[in-house]
Amino acid sequence: MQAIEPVITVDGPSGSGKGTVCRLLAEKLGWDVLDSGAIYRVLALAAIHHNITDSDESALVPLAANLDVQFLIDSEKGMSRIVLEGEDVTKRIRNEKVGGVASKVAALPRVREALLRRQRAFRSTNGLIADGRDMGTVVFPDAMLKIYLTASAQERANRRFHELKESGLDVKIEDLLHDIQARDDRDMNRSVAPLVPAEDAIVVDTTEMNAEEVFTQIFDLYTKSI
Ligand SMILES: Nc1ncnc2c1ncn2[C@@H]1O[C@H](COP(=O)(O)OP(=O)(O)OP(=O)(O)O)[C@@H](O)[C@H]1O
Ligand SMILES: Nc1ccn([C@H]2C[C@H](O)[C@@H](COP(=O)(O)O)O2)c(=O)n1
Repeated sequence: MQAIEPVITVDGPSGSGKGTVCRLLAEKLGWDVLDSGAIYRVLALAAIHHNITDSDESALVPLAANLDVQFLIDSEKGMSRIVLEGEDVTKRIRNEKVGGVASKVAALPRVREALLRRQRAFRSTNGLIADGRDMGTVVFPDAMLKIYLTASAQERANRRFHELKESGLDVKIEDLLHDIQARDDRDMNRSVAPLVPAEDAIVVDTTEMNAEEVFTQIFDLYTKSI
């Protein structure tokens, strides 16, 4: 029987395709999405704005606990917007620098603790697709279906390269691969809530799959689980 507030968790490293498949699942099921990485990215940007260094846990904890952020849905345009301290930061949080700082502040145990309740509050009777690194292991351990998406680092760097090229940015694939490997290393080896598959997660390696194939496989797993 389905839980009253059902959750599907999708965890995995950067560029494995979590955001893409979560959007497709949410559209198909009519469920909400929690992009937990965006919360860490917003905190990283707020720290940069307030000149707080990424290792200053005692300054980052109150910033995280009182983060003035809104996740808005523009249903006319079918888009979501993120507003930090009154400013639209939807695009600004997506660059590699902010991603790197997000990964560093996310390694601090008391920062993670300060953001836990905010993430759990996304759960609702609509159903929730939760995208992140510790959705299945820590935030929603009772999720009805847990997916761990992965792909080789080289394939993930290629994907990011094409995405950034298409948006007009001049980037080197070697730099992207280096950033991805550094982020993997930090996210997988931190002392608290490291990126690992939950014991009851299903691991899906997307290296040789396109986004549509990934969606089909996960939707199939969902239909078999109900
Ligand atoms: N299966 C796939 N095959 C090829 N490209 C893909 C696939 N899935 C996603 N992509 C593309 O790869 C890029 C990264 O995907 P996406 O943003 O969904 O990854 P992510 O895991 O959410 O990354 P991050 O954790 O850094 O936010 C995007 O340009 C997306 O269009
Ligand atoms: N549940 C989460 C989500 C994200 N993070 C950290 C680690 C990531 O490198 C960084 C940015 O995430 P992204 O937007 O690339 O998915 O945020 C985390 O520790 N836990």
